Amino acid sequence: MTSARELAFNILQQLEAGTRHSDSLLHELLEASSLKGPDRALATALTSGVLRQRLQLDFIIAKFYSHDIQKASPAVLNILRLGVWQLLFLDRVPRWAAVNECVRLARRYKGERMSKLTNAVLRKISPETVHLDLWLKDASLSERLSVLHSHPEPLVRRWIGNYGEQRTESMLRYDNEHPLFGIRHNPLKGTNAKGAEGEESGWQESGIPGIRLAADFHLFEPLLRQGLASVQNPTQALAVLLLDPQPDWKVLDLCAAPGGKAAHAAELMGNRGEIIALDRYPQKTLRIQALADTLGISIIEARTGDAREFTPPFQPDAILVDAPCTGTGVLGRRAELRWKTGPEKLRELSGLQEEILRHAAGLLAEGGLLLYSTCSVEPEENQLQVEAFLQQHPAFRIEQATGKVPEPFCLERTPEGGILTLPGARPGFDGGYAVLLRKQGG
Ligand SMILES: C[S@@+](CC[C@H](N)C(=O)[O-])C[C@H]1O[C@@H](n2cnc3c(N)ncnc32)[C@H](O)[C@@H]1O
Repeated sequence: MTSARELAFNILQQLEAGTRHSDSLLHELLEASSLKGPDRALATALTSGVLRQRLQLDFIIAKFYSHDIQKASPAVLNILRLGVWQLLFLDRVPRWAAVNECVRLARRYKGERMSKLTNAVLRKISPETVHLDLWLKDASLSERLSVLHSHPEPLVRRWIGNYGEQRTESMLRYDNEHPLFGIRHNPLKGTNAKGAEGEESGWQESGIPGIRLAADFHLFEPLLRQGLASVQNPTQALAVLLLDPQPDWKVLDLCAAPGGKAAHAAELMGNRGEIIALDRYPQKTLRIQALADTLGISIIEARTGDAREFTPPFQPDAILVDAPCTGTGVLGRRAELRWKTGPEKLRELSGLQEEILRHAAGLLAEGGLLLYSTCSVEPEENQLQVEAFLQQHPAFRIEQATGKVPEPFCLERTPEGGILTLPGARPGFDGGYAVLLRKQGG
């Protein structure tokens, strides 16, 4: 029988190929295992803990590993990361259990020599022998924050440059906290947003009508199954509120899966009108339709296609471009994403965003609205993208948020007129950006 640690190890190993997401892999392997409650929770905590803290764990391991850590095999490194994470971040596991299980894993997957080496390294590591402050005393600010909060140093440096030291540190902290979940009440199926388990069980208001926050995802499950609510971070909801979609509109959502914003728009439209929800990937399109069906929404038609060339069968009143992006506003929720961002990815995605925006601009008639949003905090994907768009498309003007978005959030407007939310600026709010543009005559 596979233990929680072995399951986490298998996930970490499979992720090395870079083709899978940890969430879906974890779900798949947990479903196929016979692990029960606490062991499932341990496997989940181990996987996301190691994925998040990887950089700090490697920094610590390198101090105790007698060979070059760069040359260690991924299997050995992942076993050591699992061990060190338990020794330093998990109170409830006895030290001997963490070490012995990792030694056993090393023996099983890499042989006797590696199990001895794993034992030797792990026995030396404890909160008393790890001196991060001392080891980092000569490091630059970005290097120090990078190790302390386990984010890539170039990203930390970029954030310090864009947002200053204090805000950067709070964004880094937020990414390593247990994220709160947003739940959006579905007005099409009832009038009240109360949790199935009652008001006292850990809900809090988000500041956005109809959206609440909770630390425990399981509280949501009965509501989600019945379509009484759906998961949506309040930052994502802000974008849809900014659009303020009206009953009987024809809406085109060009990057729609898994369907959160399209469904929110349909709810605000009272399930009257038409929404084409497009995504490039057929399996993702299926998820949009499934969400719409669960929520009792009949005006969403999910389609598969490329946002750079799709033409809808109607003249849209509004187009949503919730663009594919680096996701640097949601690094706390998507554990391994922080290791996949970089200048090349940013360039590639900014180019794709520009192409999608250009195509969307051509599909709109005079008076039509274009909502552009991302879950990134990089200016190249947000403000700078919009400034460049406005230069190339002089018919477009920024629409003001006043009256559509709750007043406190209007204060977060950027100079060009978008709304930028930084991760953790408010409890439970991910990072993201939204701007509403209207096509005018001429
Ligand atoms: C940020 S997600 C959209 C989230 C969605 N709007 C929601 O609120 O649930 C971006 C989506 O764009 C899709 N995508 C990426 N490139 C695309 C393209 N060229 N055409 C259409 N969709 C694309 C991705 O598959 C992904 O589902």
